[in-house]
Amino acid sequence: MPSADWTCPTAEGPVDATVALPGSKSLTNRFLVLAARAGGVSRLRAPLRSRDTLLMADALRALGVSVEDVDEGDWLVTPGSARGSASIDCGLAGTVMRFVPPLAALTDGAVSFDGDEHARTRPMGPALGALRALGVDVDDDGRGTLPFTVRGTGSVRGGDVTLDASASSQFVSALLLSGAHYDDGVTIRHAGPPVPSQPHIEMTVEALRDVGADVDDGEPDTWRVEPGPLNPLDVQVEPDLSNAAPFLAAALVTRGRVRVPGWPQHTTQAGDDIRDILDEMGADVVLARDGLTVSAVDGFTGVDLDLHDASELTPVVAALAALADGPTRIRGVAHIRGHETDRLAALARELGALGVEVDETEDGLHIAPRPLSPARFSTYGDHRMVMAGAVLGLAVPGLVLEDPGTVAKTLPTFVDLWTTMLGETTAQGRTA
Ligand SMILES: O=C(O)C1=C[C@@H](OP(=O)(O)O)[C@@H](O)[C@H](O)C1
Ligand SMILES: C=C(OP(=O)(O)O)C(=O)O
Repeated sequence: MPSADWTCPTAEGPVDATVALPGSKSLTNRFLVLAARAGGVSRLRAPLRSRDTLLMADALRALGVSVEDVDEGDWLVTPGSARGSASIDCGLAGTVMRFVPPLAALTDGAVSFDGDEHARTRPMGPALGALRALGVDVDDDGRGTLPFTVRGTGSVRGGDVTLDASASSQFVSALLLSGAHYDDGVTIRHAGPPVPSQPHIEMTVEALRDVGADVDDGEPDTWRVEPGPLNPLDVQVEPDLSNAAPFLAAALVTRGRVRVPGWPQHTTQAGDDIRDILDEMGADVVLARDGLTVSAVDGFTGVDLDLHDASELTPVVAALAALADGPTRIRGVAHIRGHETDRLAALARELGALGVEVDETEDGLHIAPRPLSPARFSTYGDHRMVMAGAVLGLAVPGLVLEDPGTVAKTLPTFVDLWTTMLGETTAQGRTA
């Protein structure tokens, strides 16, 4: 059921806030999958608890893995393997619908997958084709989408597979995450237009190496995982840097300053690119030992950006661009039409309704800022559309956002964090 409309708050003045973000979705869900078949009990410290990660934990439980809540919000993961049939709800989570089938193929039984109505339109075909090529029996209705059933026999042959991962890097990450448990390991070759979101594949490779897997990614568009056991994990989950983006954007829109503690010095999170993007727009961006601080200097400019690697930043960057001092071009993100919604169409429609001049191109958006007037902002079940709408709402009094609760996909506490941040304005900016 959709949540009640939210009239987005405007800022009373320049924000001067510290915002502590919960853990990364992408890291949490990779660690869960790796822990599911590791050689002992794993501990995930400060994992993200959101719809996507709770669905992942439930998916693993359905496969016989124990995911236990322990003190301080950690998760203890004890490997296990169920026999017989199971059904998995993927919600709208790309990580669940892509990462779990290669793992489910190792169980002895039929595992059926389905999800939200819109999840049934997200691309899965190359992932299902690859599983079949590696010796897995998969039933679907031929459309290459959810729903489908993976009929596991307790082992997977594995070996070489060629697929087109231009629709999602998750097709590659998914096979890598389970490939060490296949008899022959797995060698994946990509054939097609460039793979998007490459840092997410690097994140997978790094996470695998950290648990002792032998991974070769030395050749472009080819990845190999040798068969072998994985060590249990004891990991601290980094804050989610893509979820930090709307808060950092608020520093620019309100001409203020936002700090995010715990920003990693080294990371494979694609969301780290927000630092360069905001710097290019004219912000003062300082990464120190204790975190990241973004301060507005004097307005902010439009930019020309290829977001192919960090495509999940597109909605928030587009919202910021609509409030900039000049036009912005975003390109390289054709594949985000297959994200939670067709994000290019959704952004063009919603920004346009507020008065922004937007051209939707085949692989991006051209955004020309114009005086804005309030409208109802639709969110299409997409957490990042909620974040984009909130950024616009800072500068458009009366913007009413539909279904803010959908943000729970990755950040259930978004509205609280947002209103708390807006309460922390500089004394100079306060009107009360
Ligand atoms: O592997 C991951 O955790 C993700 C990979 C990316 O997917 P695409 O390659 O489909 O863009 C990214 O956009 C998504 O938010 C998370
Ligand atoms: C594309 C995203 O999610 P998913 O993992 O569902 O693909 C996202 O979080 O922006």
